[in-house]
Amino acid sequence: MSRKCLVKNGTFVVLNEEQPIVQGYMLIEGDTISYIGEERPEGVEGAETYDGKGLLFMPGLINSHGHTAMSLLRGYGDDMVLQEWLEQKMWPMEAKFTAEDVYRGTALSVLEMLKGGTTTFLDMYDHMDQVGKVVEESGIRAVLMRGVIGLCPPEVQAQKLQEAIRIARDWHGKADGRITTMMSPHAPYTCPPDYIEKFVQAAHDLDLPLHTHMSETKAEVQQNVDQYGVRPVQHLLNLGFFSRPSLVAHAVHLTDEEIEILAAHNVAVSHNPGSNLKLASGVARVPELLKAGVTVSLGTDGPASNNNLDMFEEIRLAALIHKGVSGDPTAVPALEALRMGTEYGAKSLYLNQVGKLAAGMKADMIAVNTDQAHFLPQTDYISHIVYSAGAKDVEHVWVDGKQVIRHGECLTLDEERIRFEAQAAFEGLLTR
Ligand SMILES: CSC[C@H]1O[C@@H](n2cnc3c(O)ncnc32)[C@H](O)[C@@H]1O
Ligand SMILES: [Zn+2]
Repeated sequence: MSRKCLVKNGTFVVLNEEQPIVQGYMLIEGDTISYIGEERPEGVEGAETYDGKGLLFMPGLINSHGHTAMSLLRGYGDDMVLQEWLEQKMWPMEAKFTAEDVYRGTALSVLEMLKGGTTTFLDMYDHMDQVGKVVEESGIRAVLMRGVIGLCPPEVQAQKLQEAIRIARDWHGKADGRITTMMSPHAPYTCPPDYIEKFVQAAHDLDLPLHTHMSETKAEVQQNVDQYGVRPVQHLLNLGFFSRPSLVAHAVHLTDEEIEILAAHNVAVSHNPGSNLKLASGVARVPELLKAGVTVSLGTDGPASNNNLDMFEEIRLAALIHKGVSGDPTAVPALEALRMGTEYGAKSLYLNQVGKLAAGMKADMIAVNTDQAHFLPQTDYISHIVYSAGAKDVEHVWVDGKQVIRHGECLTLDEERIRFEAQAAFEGLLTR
């Protein structure tokens, strides 16, 4: 029989349009929420009871795009545009990364994410076996993929593709089902068309979604036009990319027609406002994407272009910058921004049992401490979460019904060791 846990006196963010917040009770049976409502549920004799007074229970936050081990490069290469940052700073350092570096950088990021209320993250990177190991050990949920840059000889391309296929096969369903996988060519400007087609074929064969960077900068769009005669959206459409369930990161520079193409093919977009601002890439047309019916979720991108993994910050940026750019204060309202960081995150990662607190959903949940000055007055908690809260407000975190953060402390990872080993890894990179 599965363990029952009853939360009483709780305030629950359920994200329904008519009633986004419910006060009362929540019952968790094993890894699943079985009840949320104002009335005490039946059949809870013998359940472990938890007093939720002073806590706001929300769905765990979902980070739909990133490169987790890049925490080792945080602060290494600030204030540059994307292409120079990649070519002069990131790629030379990443070429020196060992599997152990990726393990250490990922552990540092997962620790930061869990403590800040992120319960699911997407990772596109190399040495994915190490990332899988951290996911298993930490208890977090993840969507993993070997990101592939195809600017290399054909035999190396073939080997990288095989590696991406192996990772996708080996890790799908691992960590008690908390890991799923995708196939991921890095970008149209780093992967030749015939190579992208091979990823599309592999995704068909494995029945997996595809993920890539797309239309992040103006320069990238122009390069695509110069090289292939079409903009990136049409290019990926021509290569069959959108014939698979797909998620594209950034999508900053889009025309009206391109937005229509993404909507018509159910392509989800991971909006990364912090990274786009820092790299001066521009501001994505999120209100237009949402209006066209595109699923828009939120990502931090790597911690070297953000420079933290605080999803509350991305939610706030998403709610603020589109108002500023459009001059319309109703652009991306608070509830919509919160949905982008939760419900739409799950949808864009093709996960159907997380992203919402509701009966039948997995208990991936966070509790925010509202007994603090910046949560008063007790009026509109959706507004306070979006416009006032931050990672430091997260008190408890559960993934799959298991508590992983208690009173801000990680129960599954050794924080001191992780911090020490990450610093040592960075120093090692500088001397290699
Ligand atoms: C092949 S693994 C992933 C690859 O992506 C690089 N990267 C990090 N941030 C961005 C970004 O904003 N746009 C494009 N590529 C990015 C990272 O350095 C890795 O090499
Ligand atoms: Zn990225």
